[in-house]
Amino acid sequence: MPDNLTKVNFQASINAIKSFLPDKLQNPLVGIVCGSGLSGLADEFKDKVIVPYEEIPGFAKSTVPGHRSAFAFGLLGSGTGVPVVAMLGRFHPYEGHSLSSVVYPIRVMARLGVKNVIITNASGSLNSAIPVGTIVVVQDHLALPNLTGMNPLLGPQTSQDLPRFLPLSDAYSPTLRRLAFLAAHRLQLDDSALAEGIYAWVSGPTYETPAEGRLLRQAGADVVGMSTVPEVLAAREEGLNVMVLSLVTNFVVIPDRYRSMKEEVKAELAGKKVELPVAQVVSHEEVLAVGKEKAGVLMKLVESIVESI
Ligand SMILES: O=P(O)(O)O[C@@H]1C[C@H](O)[C@@H](CO)O1
Ligand code: HPA
Repeated sequence: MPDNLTKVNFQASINAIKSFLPDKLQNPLVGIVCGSGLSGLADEFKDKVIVPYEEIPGFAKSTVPGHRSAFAFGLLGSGTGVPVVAMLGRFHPYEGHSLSSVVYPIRVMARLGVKNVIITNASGSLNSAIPVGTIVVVQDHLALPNLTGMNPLLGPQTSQDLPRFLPLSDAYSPTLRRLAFLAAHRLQLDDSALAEGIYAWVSGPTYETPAEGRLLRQAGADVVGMSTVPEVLAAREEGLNVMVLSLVTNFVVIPDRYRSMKEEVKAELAGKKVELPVAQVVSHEEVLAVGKEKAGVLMKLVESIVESI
């Protein structure tokens, strides 16, 4: 896909999408991005219509296990329901997609009428007070790639109507974050089910070394993941209200201290029996398993938030 997207691309994408949709689904108000293992968030949509990305000009294909490659349109919530659209699968820069391809679906959703976007992801916890299974309502982000030149808003502007210099001090909507905690209360979720924190974006696809995890923690991040921030930037540029819900799927391994191999060998030479350390490692399978286990709670939460927007 070309990096400089034009209005023609948008129109072609939108025409293709709309050709699948009945009138009542043509203008969704809320967009939902499903993170790793979280495509089940669309299971409750009424009158659901699936639009595969491969049918939409300008769209890439998601290659990550646990990510489908389609939009789901439908009505969510009680009564007639709110028209919504969910991305069943997203694009990550580590798959080889350009940053403009990664955020293209967000820009398309904005042009379909979406005003509020709920972005979900799977993340690793850097904070011992935020255990696996917690849903973190993101307050702010820390994006080293953005600060060092990997920013989806770099380059010619998608439209002259959009701001050139985008402020990010208000990126995570207080209105939507409030609705998340009120929804958790309505659903009688345990107090520990929902936490707040700062999301660090890394490019991946490698998980962090212990030293990198420690750096991010010391810099103030609570969770770390490989997505979301480019989408947040594009959504804010498009004028959307943004909420991010991050499901903690694993702890980032950060030992209090390193075992010294030099000391181990000295001990061995002195006749002591030495066992080499076996590092704990994280896997994408673990990430998907927690996503599967918690998708139901996240789905109820998203539904309740959408009803109250
Ligand atoms: O798309 P998300 O951010 O939910 O997926 C996370 C980050 C990586 O893509 C993957 C690593 O396990 O899960
Ligand atoms: N690090 C980065 N991204 C992730 C992690 C992690 O530990 N878990 C899920 N996505």
